[in-house]
Amino acid sequence: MQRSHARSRLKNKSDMDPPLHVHHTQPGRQRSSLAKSKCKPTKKSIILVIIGSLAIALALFFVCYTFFLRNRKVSLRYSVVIDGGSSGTRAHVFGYRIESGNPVFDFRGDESYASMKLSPGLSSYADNPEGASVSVKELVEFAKGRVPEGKLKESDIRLMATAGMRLLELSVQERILEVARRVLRSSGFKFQDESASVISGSDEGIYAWVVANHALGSLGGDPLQTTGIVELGGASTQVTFVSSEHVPSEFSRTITYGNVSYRIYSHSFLNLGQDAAHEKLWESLNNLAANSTEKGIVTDPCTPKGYILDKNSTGEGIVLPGESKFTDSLQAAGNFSKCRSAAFTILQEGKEKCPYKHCSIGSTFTPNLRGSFLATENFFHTSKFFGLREKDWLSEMIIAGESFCGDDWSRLKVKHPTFKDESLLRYCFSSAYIVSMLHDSLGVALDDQRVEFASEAGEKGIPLDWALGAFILNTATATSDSSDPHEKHICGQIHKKHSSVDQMVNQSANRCLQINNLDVLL
Ligand SMILES: Nc1nc2c(ncn2[C@@H]2O[C@H](COP(=O)(O)OP(=O)(O)OP(=O)(O)O)[C@@H](O)[C@H]2O)c(=O)[nH]1
Ligand SMILES: [Ca+2]
Repeated sequence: MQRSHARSRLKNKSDMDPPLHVHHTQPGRQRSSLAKSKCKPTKKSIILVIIGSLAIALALFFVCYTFFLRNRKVSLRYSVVIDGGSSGTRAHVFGYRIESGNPVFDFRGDESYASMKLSPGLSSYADNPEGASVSVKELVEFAKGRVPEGKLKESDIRLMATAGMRLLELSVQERILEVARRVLRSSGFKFQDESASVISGSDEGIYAWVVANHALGSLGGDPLQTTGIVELGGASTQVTFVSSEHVPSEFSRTITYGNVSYRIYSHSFLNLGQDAAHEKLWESLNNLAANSTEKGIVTDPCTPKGYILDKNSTGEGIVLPGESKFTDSLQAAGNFSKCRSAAFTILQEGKEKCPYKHCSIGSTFTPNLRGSFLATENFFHTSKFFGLREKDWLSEMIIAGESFCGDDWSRLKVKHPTFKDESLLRYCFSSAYIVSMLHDSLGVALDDQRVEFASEAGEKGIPLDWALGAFILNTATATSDSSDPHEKHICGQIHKKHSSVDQMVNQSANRCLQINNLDVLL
């Protein structure tokens, strides 16, 4: 009644204030007609009441949701992995829960996963190791912003550097790592010095393999049904898969998941990442040009014709890695098939020293690729740039590369106005290098549907970043250490020969890598 009374009061202004003069009608009648007019809800009052109720409901929802989120964040554990790559340094912040002794990950949602990338990579500070502290500090601040204050000291942080750093002398690596350790020690996170290291290429490959098969749900299943990874990074390329051939022990790793053992071929081709290989090509062309007779013109088949490095320009002039690459006797003359054979020469360097029954790249053994593969990083970036479809992408890469390499630089600049020169300049070489690596060297058929380019996997699109694999293994290992003794966990060893391993793999190799049945909240 009250409400209708309120409604009626709001409907008509004159109803709201008692009239100064009283109408002489029977009081009862007057009351009933007054009561009647006051009970009739006005449209405006209905709307106001609805808005008011919605506002209250929203406020209640917001309070509960914030409380839920806070609770959820508080119940989460956190771990941070800093990936020290050659072209950039990235911080990955993971939130996870422990349920009946098992880590439960969910790589979606802000509180479960966040990352930040800074350029250049740590290896760029070779001449000024102290400079590395700036990006590490910035990444630490980013990570601290994702972890509740009270959780910092129980949340571990590790820095794992890859090929860019592997290419530096050990003493230079150590100086840069020491700068990073100093920052990490005072970060507030749980950190010990050995958690900042340069990981081996095969570790990097294994981590990528773990996150891919984790995302695809093939961990724990038939080894021959797992998916291999071929990753074209900046300074290195990784090939990691379960081979049915015999694998020499220096390339062999064993991971046990549940009661399944995976014997994995994992190798990282150092200096054969895309940027490093392109740099190698430019060096060899420069040397040719420098030694050519004065009239001899050396041509670069991997740079579209018409590209001229204007030595006098400021700003726009592209200073390619190292000193300027184009002298008068070296000219850009883009030609895909010549670029492809130049790339093949780089990939086959050292083949004559192959000590195995066969070497697909250089003097390194690689079993014949079998099963499905995900081709990541530059395989993905370049396929996206050319707009290739999943199906027959490798044969389409040839067509796209022929058109791009054979085009004129000025036309390409018009076609791709948003691209910086130094990025656009890489796609001719990249297309040729990809075909030469996968098809000419590793023997992938041009129409092989088993090799797909990707940057994520699984229904929920988990990023194919080896750092996630490192987190999964590290958390599985740490959890099984602290889980209850009755819990079933199978020990696995990672066999490691002939190369340094990072601390975590060492520990697991010695003490067993315990990977439980990780429940993944996908
Ligand atoms: N075309 C293109 N290339 C990209 C993009 N982002 C990264 N890259 C290239 O992809 C490669 C990055 O692969 P990563 O594995 O991250 O390389 P990295 O970690 O910096 O180097 P590594 O130490 O060899 O692992 C580098 O060659 C980058 O130049 C992009 O958006 N477009
Ligand atoms: Ca990388």
